[in-house]
Amino acid sequence: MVSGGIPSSSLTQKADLMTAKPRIVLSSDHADIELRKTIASHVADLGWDVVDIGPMTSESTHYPIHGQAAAARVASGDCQLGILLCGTGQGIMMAANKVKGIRCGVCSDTFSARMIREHNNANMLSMGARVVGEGLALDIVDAFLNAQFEGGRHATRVDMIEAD
Ligand SMILES: O=C(CO)[C@H](O)[C@H](O)[C@H](O)COP(=O)(O)O
Repeated sequence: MVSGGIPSSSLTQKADLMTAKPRIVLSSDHADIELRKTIASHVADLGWDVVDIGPMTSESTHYPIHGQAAAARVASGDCQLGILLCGTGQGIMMAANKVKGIRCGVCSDTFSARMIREHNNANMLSMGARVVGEGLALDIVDAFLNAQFEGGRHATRVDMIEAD
């Protein structure tokens, strides 16, 4: 069917885009899959479409696999943001930052979580599951998600990071 010269299928696609939730990818290593599930539930309650790519068991695994898989989802544009966990948050952050277009910071305080978005336009947050407790982790997630990139002088600097 055509409405005003626009096929109805196009109108449906446009409506889908307008109502689509922002999408966020979550991953971790074995350090704490329960904290990841708690964060997933919290972020879903905030209105995000959560893509939890696991792992789903606590069997020992290798954080580069999971960090880079999640980073690929963000770099491709499939997900707008990502949240990672490993024991310290450091190794999985390093792996994610190997993917072009990813700016991932490790945070164990809410100020840094806000600033990595406002100043560094971070598109991924990493946390140490063996560093932060559940309450602080959720506050850090909130600070990260509620902040917005300020642009201006910070865009010049982020562009310098992104330059080949
Ligand atoms: O913190 C990590 C990497 O930065 C990992 O999550 C691991 O916890 C850490 O390397 C320790 O490894 P383990 O096999 O859990 O002892």
